[in-house]
Amino acid sequence: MTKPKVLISDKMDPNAARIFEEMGCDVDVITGENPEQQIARIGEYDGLAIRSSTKVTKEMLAAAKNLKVIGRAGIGVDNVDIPAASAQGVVVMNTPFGNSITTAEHAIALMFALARQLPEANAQTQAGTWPKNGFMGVEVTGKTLGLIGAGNIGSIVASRALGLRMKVVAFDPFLTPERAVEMGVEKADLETLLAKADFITLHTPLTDQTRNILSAENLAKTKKGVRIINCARGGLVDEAALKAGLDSGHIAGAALDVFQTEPAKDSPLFGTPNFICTPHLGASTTEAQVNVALQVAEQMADYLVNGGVTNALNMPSLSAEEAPKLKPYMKLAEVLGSMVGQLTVDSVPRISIHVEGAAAELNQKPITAAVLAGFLRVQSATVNMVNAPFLAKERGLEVREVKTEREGDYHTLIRVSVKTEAGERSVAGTLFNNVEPRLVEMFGIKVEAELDGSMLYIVNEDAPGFIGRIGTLLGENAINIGTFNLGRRAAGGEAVLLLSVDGDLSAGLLEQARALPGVKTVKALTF
Ligand SMILES: NC(=O)C1=CN([C@@H]2O[C@H](COP(=O)(O)OP(=O)(O)OC[C@H]3O[C@@H](n4cnc5c(N)ncnc54)[C@H](O)[C@@H]3O)[C@@H](O)[C@H]2O)C=CC1
Ligand SMILES: O=C(O)C(=O)COP(=O)(O)O
Repeated sequence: MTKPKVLISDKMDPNAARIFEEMGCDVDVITGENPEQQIARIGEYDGLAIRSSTKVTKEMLAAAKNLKVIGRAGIGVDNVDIPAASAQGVVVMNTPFGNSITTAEHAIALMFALARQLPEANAQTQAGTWPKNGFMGVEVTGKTLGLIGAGNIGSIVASRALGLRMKVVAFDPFLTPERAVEMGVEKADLETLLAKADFITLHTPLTDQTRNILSAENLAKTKKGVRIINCARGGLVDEAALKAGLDSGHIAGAALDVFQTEPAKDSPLFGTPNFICTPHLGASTTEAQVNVALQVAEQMADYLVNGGVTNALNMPSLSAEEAPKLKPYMKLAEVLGSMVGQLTVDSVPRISIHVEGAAAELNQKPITAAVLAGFLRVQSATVNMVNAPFLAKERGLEVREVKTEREGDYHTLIRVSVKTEAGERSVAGTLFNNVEPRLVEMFGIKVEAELDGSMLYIVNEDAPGFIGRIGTLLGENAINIGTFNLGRRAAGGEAVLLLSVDGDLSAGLLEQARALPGVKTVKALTF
C-alpha cells in the first residue's frame, strides 16, 4: 500500500513530522509559501497540517484533489472554509485543548501588563529616563473581570482570576447556571457585564453572533476606566471604536493579541497611549506547541492509516478500536443505502435507519453517514461519509435514527426505509460471520443476496417458466450469471429476482427483459 502523504504548511513543533513518519505517513514540511504556491502543490497530498497562517480557501480545496483530512494544530478554524471542505468530503480536525492553558495565561499576562503598564514602563526605563512617577497602576484584587465566552479557555481564565481574588462575571448564552456555580462565577447578560466589569476579556470563537460583540455601542456601555483584553479573534472588537475610547480616556487600556487583519503590520491603534499588543502569541509556548503538534499528527495519521476520527468538526468521532468493528457495518449500510437510492424514482422527504441487535451497540452516526452516502451517490458521484449528512440537510431530507437492542430474526440488522409517494419502502441486511454484508429483505420480501458488482433486479408475477425465460435471455446476450436470488410474497404473488452478472447490462437487454410476460419492473444496479 502506498503511504499517505502529508504536508505541514505552517511552522509546527518537529514532533509533528516525527509522529507522522512513525505512524506510516510520508511528510513534507514546507512553510512560508504564498497561496498560489500552496495551491500549486496541494494536489499531491492526502493530509494538510496547519496553524493559523495557511488559508484553506475554496480555491485551495478545488486544487486539493487527493485531500482527505485537514488538521489544525490549535483551536480556531476560521482560516478553513469548513462548508467547502465538507462538500468535498474532507475531514477537518482541530486540537481543542492543547493550547488552552497557555492562551488563558497569556490573557492573564496581558491583564497584568495593562494594570501596571509594563511594556511602556520597561521601554522608558531602558531608555534611561527612570520614570518612577509616571506609572501609577491599579490592583486586580477585588476588581471585577467580565468574561465574554466561558468555554475551555474562558473557564481557565476564570479560575486564575478567582485565585487572584477577583470577582468574575460571565456572559455566555450556553453557560448553564449549574456550571456557573461550579466555576464560581456570576452568570450575567452582556449589558450587566459591560456595566460591572473593570476588566473585560474575550474568549469566544468568531461567528456571526460574536462578530463585533464589543461594538462602538457596547463599548459606550462599559464602565469608565475599563481595560479590555482580546486573546480570542480579531473582529470581536471594533478596532476604530477601541481607538476612540482610548483617545477619549473612557477606556483606560486595551491589549490585543489578535487583529481583524493579520498579520497586522499597520494599525491606527499602534502608538496609542495605554494600548499594548502581541502578534497572535496566545498559543506560543513550548508546552502548548508540543501538545498540539503531537495531537494533530496522531489524529491525522490515525485517520489516514486506520480510519479513526477524533475531534473532527464535520464528522462523528470514531475511535481506532471502533473503526475495524464498524467497517463491515458501514459497508452493509452503504450498500443498503445505495440499493434504496438506485431503486427510488420519486423524491424522498424522509429516510429512516433502524439498527437492531449487535448493530445497536455501535456508534450509530457513522452507520447513518454511510447509508446516506450510498443513498445520495446516485445523485452525486462525489458524495462520501463526510459530505453526505450535509448534502442530505441541504436537500431537505429528514433523517431518522432508531435503535432496538433486542435481536430479531438475525443477531444484527440494519433496515433502511424511505418515505416515497408510493408509501414506505424498506430493505434490510445483516452480516454473515460478522463481516459479510447480506441483503435479507427487500420491500417486505425475504431474500438472501450479496450486493456486489453488476446486478439485475426484476419484479414479476410469480409464474412457472419465468426463471427459464430470463436465463435464456441472458444466455442469448452472452451474460454470465454469478449468483441467483429469488424471493416472493406468496405463491403466485409478486416475486423479486436479483441476479449478479458478469459484464454490463445493455439498455437493449433491459428492454427485452421488460417485454417478458408478467414483468413489472426491471433495473440494472451497481454496487
Ligand atoms: N490567541 C491565540 O493564539 C488563541 C486563540 N484562541 C481562540 O480562543 C477562542 C476560545 O477558545 P476556546 O475557549 O477553546 O473555545 P470554546 O469553544 O471552548 O469556548 C468558546 C465559548 O464561547 C461561547 N460563545 C459562543 N457564542 C457566544 C456568544 N455569542 N456570546 C458569548 N459567548 C459565546 C461558547 O458557548 C463557548 O463556551 C477561540 O476563538 C479560539 O480560536 C484559541 C487558542 C489560541
Ligand atoms: O489555536 C488557536 O485558535 C490560535 O489562535 C493559535 O494560533 P496559532 O497556531 O498560534 O497560529
